[in-house]
Order: sequence, then structure tokens, then C-alpha cells
Amino acid sequence: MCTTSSLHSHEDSVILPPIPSNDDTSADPEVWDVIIVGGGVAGSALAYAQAKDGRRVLLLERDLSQPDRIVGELLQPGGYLQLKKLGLEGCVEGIDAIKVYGYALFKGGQQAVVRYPMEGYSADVAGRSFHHGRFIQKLRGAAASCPSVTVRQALVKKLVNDKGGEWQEGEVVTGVVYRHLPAGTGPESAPVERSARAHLTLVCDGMYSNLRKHLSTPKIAHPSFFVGLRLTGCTLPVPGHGHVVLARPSPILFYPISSTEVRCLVDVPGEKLPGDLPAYLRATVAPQLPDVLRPAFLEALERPEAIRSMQNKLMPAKPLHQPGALLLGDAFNMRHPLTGGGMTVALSDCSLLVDMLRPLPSLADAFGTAQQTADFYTRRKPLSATINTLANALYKVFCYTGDAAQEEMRQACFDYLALGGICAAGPISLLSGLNPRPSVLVQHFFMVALFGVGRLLLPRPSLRGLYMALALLAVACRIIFPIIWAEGVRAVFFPALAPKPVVSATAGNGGRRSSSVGVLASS
Ligand SMILES: Cc1cc2nc3c(=O)[nH]c(=O)nc-3n(C[C@H](O)[C@H](O)[C@H](O)COP(=O)(O)OP(=O)(O)OC[C@H]3O[C@@H](n4cnc5c(N)ncnc54)[C@H](O)[C@@H]3O)c2cc1C
Repeated sequence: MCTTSSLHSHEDSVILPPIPSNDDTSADPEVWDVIIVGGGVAGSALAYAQAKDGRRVLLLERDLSQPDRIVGELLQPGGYLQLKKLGLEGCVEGIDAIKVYGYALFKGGQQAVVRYPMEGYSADVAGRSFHHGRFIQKLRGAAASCPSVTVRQALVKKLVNDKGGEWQEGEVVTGVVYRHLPAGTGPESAPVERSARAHLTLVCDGMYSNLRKHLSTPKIAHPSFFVGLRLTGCTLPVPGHGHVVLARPSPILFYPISSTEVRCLVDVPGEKLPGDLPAYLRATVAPQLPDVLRPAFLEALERPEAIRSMQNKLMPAKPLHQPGALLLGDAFNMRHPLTGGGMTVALSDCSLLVDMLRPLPSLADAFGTAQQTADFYTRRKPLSATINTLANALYKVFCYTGDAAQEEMRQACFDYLALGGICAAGPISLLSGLNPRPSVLVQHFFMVALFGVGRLLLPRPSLRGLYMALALLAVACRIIFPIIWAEGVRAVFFPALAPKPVVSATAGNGGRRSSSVGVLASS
């Protein structure tokens, strides 16, 4: 369950009109080309792109009003490029989005600025930060503007097979059962259960997905919470940049969400929030903030109803390739939100999938479509593995555990980035989604570790220095290897060699084909 505080009113004073639900089912085709479950980042972008490719799309979203969430507020430049590739760059216009050019890092009294390497890109290419809800309404609006998209307010309950029964493993997914939630009030707007059939069902129902268990083998970890506050009346020390404070016990983020507001996200490690959260924020967090941001932070704390929280989730992608359906977005793969990579991965996956489906004149043959998309999960790996590994590893490096070697690694990471040049450009280009190369990430990770080791051994190695250097290397290995293992060793280092799924068909009932589908190993 979302742990967002229920006490707040809508945080955003700019509420865009709700996207109208098309509640007239009389014109629905017998079989849609594509049903999309969830009208968030991935679902809305896919609906738009599929419609542009001439498909008839049913987009089912359980709540078409403007979302009020503290997620998905900073889009990396790589994500913006994907948005542009999908033809959706207009969705960051007219919502008071702010261009983001890099990050400012703070540790103790030190500060470093790391800029995205934007040489060679057009002037519009930069990160963007905004109110999540406004962005989502723009994406949904773009999808709804396509004549071949039907947007409907509906809660999808289950996947169905070709006989209209509940889908079981080994069968072809042929559509969904949904609870239609028509807009308005009165008897005609009472919820009603319906089903819809499609050649392809794309499941994008987000981090709390209840359908993912059918299409993947999810293993979810809960490292921490993000506690969100909206600051007003303050200017960031480095305007147009995300800000990361390497605090104790874990990092704190600041970034603009409009020309007058700044989002603060405080990471709180563990599976439970402190009992008295405002007291924790006042006593532990506030003293560690840059001086210029503290007054606005303390002022926001005066409105405890405005303190919001979300549990952060990590989930490596472990898909099962079932003909007739595909899983995308957070339903499929999650990483720590520290580096703001989720939307970039989701949009990049959408863009890749759309490219792979485009050559098919029809999606009617579920097995043909499954064959066509068989190596989707391999081809997505360079970008997703880079962003996931970086996010999860950086989070661990930035946490203060009290261990001296871990602190050496944390300091080495800060100092390495502060060096600038290739030391800053390499990691930030990975984080931005502009350079999706996991092996480069691993190289930089160990360069940070060796940089730390070098400092411990120079100018003259001592016994303690040697001990700390070995301990630092051990910390680095303990951080990076389990993450690489979870992402898949082959996927990280040799994506071309990652195994492909086998999708085969056998004759089934009444000449219909039933499925015999290989499980896709994500490694
Ligand atoms: C605290 C936090 C901060 C984050 N910050 C960033 C950031 O700054 N930058 C970034 O890139 N990423 C960030 N992320 C990650 C980012 O929010 C996600 O990766 C992104 O929203 C995923 O998009 P999605 O389409 O998969 O899911 P969502 O955008 O969540 O969309 C899912 C949609 O499905 C709908 N839905 C769910 N179930 C059903 C159902 N049964 N039937 C019909 N509809 C349904 C939901 O209502 C929702 O609209 C953050 C995540 C967290 C937790």
C-alpha cells in the first residue's frame, strides 16, 4: 500500500482538467489491437505511440484525475530524448517545468557541481523537473487526442484467456476483465464489471501492480522511504540543478518542481518510519542541510500535514514471456529513486517496444508477436542495467553506516566526482541515461574505489592505511557484486550473449494454438 500521508489536500494548486473517460462501450471493437493497463508514464506514452502506428488502443486507467504524488518529478536528459523520440516532448511544455543541467553535491562543508555532458545535443535537451501530476495529465491528454485511442476509467481485475476465463500460465493472454468506473454520479455511473479482448495486452500498472505476478517472478526489496516536503520561497544554491546532500544516515535531495517550488526528498532507511517523523526531520535532518535551504525546510515542517512519504522499492526484471502480454514500467522493474531513473527506463522501454512492434502489420498472431518481441528483454538491458546498477550502488555508497571503510568510500566518491573532467562526466553521463553502458559504470565504480585506495596508501603506505584500503575494496565488492548479480552478469558485461526466450506454439483445442513458452532468464 502507498504510505503517502492521507492528511494532505492536493499539493498542486494547478489542477489540469481530468481526461474524459469514454464510457460508451457500444462502439468498442470486438478485439482491440492493444489493451493498455494503467495510464501512468509508460501506459500513456505507449497508448500514444501505438495509436501513431495505426493500432486501435484501449487505455484503462483506474483514476483519470490529476495524480498527487511525490514520485516521477525529475526526468533525466536521456528520458527527455526518449520522450522526443516518441513525439511527446510537448508534454513538458506549459506545465512550468524547469530545465535541469546537472547536480550539486554537498558533504560536510564541501560542495561540487557536476553538469550533464550536453555537447552535440540540441539546445532543448536537458533534464526536466515538474509536478508529476501535471506531466501525467499531459501524457494522458496526448494519448486521448489520438482518434484510435479510447481512454476509459476502469480498474483492471485480471487477465483472461481465449475462452474468456481467468488466464492461467501456459495460455495465451487475450484480454482483461475490468471494473468500469464511469465518471459522474447517478445510477448510470455505478461500477460495472466488463471484459475486453485484444491481440496484445500491455501491463503498465505501476509499482503496486497486482498483475505482475502472472508475467514475472517478482522479488521486491524495501531499502528505505522517501519523505517529501514542498518548499516555497527559497532559491536553490545552484539553480537549474538537482541537489544531493550526503547526509547521515542517508542522502537528501532537492530539485525545483516549478519556478516557485522546490521538492525536498529525505531518504529514511529501513522498513519503518520513525514514530515522530517531524521531530526526526527537525533534529536529525535540518542541521545537516545547506544553510540557505534550512529556513524553508523548517517552515515546511510547520505544516506537518504536508509531510508525505513513499516506500522505495527495488525489483530486478525477471520476466516470463507469455504470448499475448508484456509487462512494462515499474510493474516490471524498479530501482532506488535516488538518481531519478525510473521514467527514463520506462520511456526507453516504451520506445524500444514500439520500434520492435512497428514492422508487424497486425498483432493478431500472438505467437508471431511474441517472437518479434522475444529479445525486447535483452535489448533493453544496456540502458536499464546501467541506470538500475548506478541507482542501487550509489544509494549504498551514499549511506552512512558508521563503518570507517564505508565512510572512506563515500568520501572517495564525493571527491572523485568533485575532480570534474572525465571523473565527473563519465558517471553523470551514465546517470543521465545518455550513455547506457553498464561496463563503463563498473569501470568508474572501481576507479572510485582505487582512487580511495590510492589516497589511503599515499604518500607512504602504513599498516593502518593498507588495512583500510583492503577494507574499502571489500566494501566496494560487497556493494557492486550483488547488484550486478541481480541485474545479470551477462546482461551487464555481455548483453549480446544474454539468452533469448523460446516462444513455441503447439496445436491446442479446436485448432487454436496453445502456448509452450520458455522462461526468459534476465541474466
Ligand atoms: C519516491 C519516488 C520518487 C521517484 N522519483 C522519480 C524521479 O524523480 N524521476 C524518475 O524518473 N523516476 C522517479 N521515480 C520512479 C517513477 O515514478 C516510476 O519509475 C514511474 O512513475 C513508472 O511509471 P509507470 O507507468 O510504470 O507507473 P505509474 O506512473 O505509477 O503508472 C501506473 C498507473 O497504473 C494505474 N493503475 C494501477 N493499477 C491499475 C489497475 N488495476 N487498473 C487500471 N489502472 C491501474 C495507476 O493509477 C497509475 O496511473 C520515483 C519513485 C519513487 C517511489
